[in-house]
Amino acid sequence: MDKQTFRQSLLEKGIEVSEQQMEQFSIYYHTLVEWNEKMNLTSITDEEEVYLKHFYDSISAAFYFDFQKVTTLCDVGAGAGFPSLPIKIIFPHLEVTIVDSLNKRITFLEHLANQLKLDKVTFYHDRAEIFGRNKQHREQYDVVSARAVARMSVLSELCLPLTKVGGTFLAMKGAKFKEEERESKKAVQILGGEWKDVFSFQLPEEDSMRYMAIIDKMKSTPKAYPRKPGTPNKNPIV
Ligand SMILES: C[S@@+](CC[C@H](N)C(=O)[O-])C[C@H]1O[C@@H](n2cnc3c(N)ncnc32)[C@H](O)[C@@H]1O
Repeated sequence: MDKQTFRQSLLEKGIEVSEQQMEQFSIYYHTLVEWNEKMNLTSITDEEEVYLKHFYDSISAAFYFDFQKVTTLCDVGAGAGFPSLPIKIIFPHLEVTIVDSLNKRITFLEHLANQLKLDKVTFYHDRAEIFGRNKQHREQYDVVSARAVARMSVLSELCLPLTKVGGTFLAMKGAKFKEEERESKKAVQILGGEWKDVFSFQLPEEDSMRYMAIIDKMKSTPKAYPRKPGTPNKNPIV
């Protein structure tokens, strides 16, 4: 997807991207590929692919969820900043928190945020299992997002403890989602969530299906969750 198609396709979805925001995406792209030579941030480096599979795909969350109505967003396992930083560029009012267990990615994100002149962004090097037990973060966020981090039952245990009651957990998933959805019903319910919607879509120029699951946080997460690092993955709630 070239830059003009990126801008035009978002406009068709009701999202206007200013010159200044276009410049931020350009800086994001160049910083990503420059740092990717020193550390493993992404396997996608072709400019048109980055605009489609990282920038446009991240922003596609806003086709199904109104970010204007919320203030705080926590992105679990954001890696090189996806999906939260493209969303932050489009919705600058958001207060974005990223937690990732890989410190070198946090170093990259701090540098990137400076380059992009982003305010109200905070990065933590931590495991989501520990972060979700920390009183300063537990059940504090209007929205918790994650893309390509873990299968749905595991992801629910990482994300729902951080979501405030009345808030929303947004899971951006790939082609295997339908299977994951079935085996995560119990986890979502135990952790205090309730399925609201699942949207399926394809990126322009792409065949494979993408899914966006929207889960409402209805009740407080029981104190036992999240369990210690690694346990959600080894022994998922099923
Ligand atoms: C495959 S990458 C996806 C990155 C990004 N969300 C994207 O869509 O491009 C998964 C990221 O999740 C992080 N991660 C995995 N398990 C985690 C955990 N338990 N707590 C925090 N971060 C985690 C990894 O360090 C990695 O950066």
